[in-house]
Amino acid sequence: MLKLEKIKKGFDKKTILDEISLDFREGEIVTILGPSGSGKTTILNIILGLIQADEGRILLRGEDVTDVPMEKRGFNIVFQDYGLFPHLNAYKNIVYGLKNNTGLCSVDEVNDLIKLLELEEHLDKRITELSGGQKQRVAFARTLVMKPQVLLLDEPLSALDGVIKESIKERIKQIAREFKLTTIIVTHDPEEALTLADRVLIINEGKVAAYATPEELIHTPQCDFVNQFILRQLEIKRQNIGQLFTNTPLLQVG
Ligand SMILES: Nc1ncnc2c1ncn2[C@@H]1O[C@H](COP(=O)(O)OP(=O)(O)OP(=O)(O)O)[C@@H](O)[C@H]1O
Repeated sequence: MLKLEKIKKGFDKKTILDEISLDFREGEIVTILGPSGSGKTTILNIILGLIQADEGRILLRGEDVTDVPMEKRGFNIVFQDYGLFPHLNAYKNIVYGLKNNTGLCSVDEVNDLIKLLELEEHLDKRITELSGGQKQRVAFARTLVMKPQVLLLDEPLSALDGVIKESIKERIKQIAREFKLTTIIVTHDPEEALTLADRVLIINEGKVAAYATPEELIHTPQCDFVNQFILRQLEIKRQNIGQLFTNTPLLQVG
């Protein structure tokens, strides 16, 4: 449903994205993984329309949206710091975008989203009174009431820990499924990328190093970089955790 064709982008004479071509299917979750500075956020910003590509085209359901301004593209992003308004309570943050778009989302639909994200008891709270996970869910709700055609998430889990992270991951999957919402997520964590995505996009040195399902990446790593960057990191993690279990059993069963 969304296509990037030969997208090129450079900053200060340095090429960041070098003729990248990609397709995103309706309702799928794609995670973008790559070393720091490889251009992950730049891809999101180009799709969003926040920055222009130097060359190439963006097609949405066959229509060229390369020159369509950000607010008319119908995409929406949840930034790393959530971008919530601290002077408004959670509910007012959620419905903020509807002020100038009355009728876009009915009261019932807003309430359903609030329920789905389990925010009922936090609606009157100020943003400063919310935990990281609650802020994240408010940011999701605020974005989803705008009924985006594509949902863009920049490191949505980086400020969250353990159990909350898992629960937000499940919600992202649920939302993508229920709303058939194409969701593109930037992350630097291979485990997160592989467990969230239908397909994982790996960017390195301005090029697509791999674009495949998590299973394909693990069972048939497509290049040396994927081996080194992802599989090695995961193997080290597995070994570290395995060692912990051998030395000190964490759970006493029976
Ligand atoms: N507006 C800008 N002006 C100049 N250089 C920029 C600009 N935005 C990004 N860059 C540069 O482009 C490169 C890619 O940045 P980008 O933020 O897309 O990387 P990233 O893969 O998301 O990195 P990280 O994982 O560290 O967040 C970096 O070298 C960055 O310094």
